[in-house]
Amino acid sequence: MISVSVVGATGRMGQLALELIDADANLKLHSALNSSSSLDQMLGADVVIDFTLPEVSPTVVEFAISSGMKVVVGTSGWSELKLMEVKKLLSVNPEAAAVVIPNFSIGSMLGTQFAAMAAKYFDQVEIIEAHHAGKVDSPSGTAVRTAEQIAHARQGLPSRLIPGVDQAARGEVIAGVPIHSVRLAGISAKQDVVFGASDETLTISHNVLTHRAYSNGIRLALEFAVGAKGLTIGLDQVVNS
Ligand SMILES: NC(=O)C1=CN([C@@H]2O[C@H](COP(=O)(O)OP(=O)(O)OC[C@H]3O[C@@H](n4cnc5c(N)ncnc54)[C@H](OP(=O)(O)O)[C@@H]3O)[C@@H](O)[C@H]2O)C=CC1
Ligand SMILES: O=C(O)C1=N[C@H](C(=O)O)C[C@H](O)C1
Repeated sequence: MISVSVVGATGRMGQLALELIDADANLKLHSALNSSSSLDQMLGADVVIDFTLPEVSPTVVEFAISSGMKVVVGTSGWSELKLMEVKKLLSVNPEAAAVVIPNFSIGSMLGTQFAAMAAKYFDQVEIIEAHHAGKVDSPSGTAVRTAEQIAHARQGLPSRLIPGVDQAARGEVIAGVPIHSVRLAGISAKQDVVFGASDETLTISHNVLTHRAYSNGIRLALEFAVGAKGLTIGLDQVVNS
């Protein structure tokens, strides 16, 4: 049985993690931490899962890795640049592991993969992501990851992405891709990746209706993390292992 420490346990995603652990015979709760907990409370768990805030997550991850633990990171805000630091820390803590999952939904994982496939054939692309009004960060971690994967897919191609323009309403440009963020009551999480060419457009659209869409991915990542080594990024790496 895998013992799990949930950091951010009082939040929306932390509560979902607690429910999943409770319902799964292969998982048991080691500890549930919130903003008034000491991080020491995670020590001794087989796996830590972090669902906190982008400004809190680096401290949680650093503590877990320095303590030789396996940590699943669900919190947003982890760009490729920040993950380089995690990689360095893991190199001096070889018994630890970090499994960073920008989005636990299978549909989102596929949407990002499809976008990377399409990116080879289009040099104009914009991302429009929409989330619930309580989301504190923008752009979403998923949109950042999608933009980075699009940029990777286009490496070595003769034409560059048509650059975004420096106007606030045209979105924030990440890895060459403009991202537009909407925050509204009534939405859970939605992302459209829109590719343009001279006579056609292609939209890859994914819609999370409730946060239960993340359940299967969370279970898979917890099971994967127990035997993980080093840094793993993305649910695709977990499901293909
Ligand atoms: N990867 C994925 O698929 C998904 C990722 N997310 C991401 O997960 C993160 C959490 O989202 P959500 O659950 O909606 O957020 P909530 O605001 O509902 O929850 C935040 C949690 O973080 C805790 N927290 C705040 N500060 C600290 C601290 N210093 N130490 C420990 N815990 C702290 C809060 O505790 P307290 O109650 O004490 O304030 C609370 O439990 C976000 O970054 C979001 O983008 C969300 C959905 C899916
Ligand atoms: O806050 C959310 O809700 C979500 N956050 C993650 C992100 O920033 O991409 C994952 C998903 O989009 C839901």
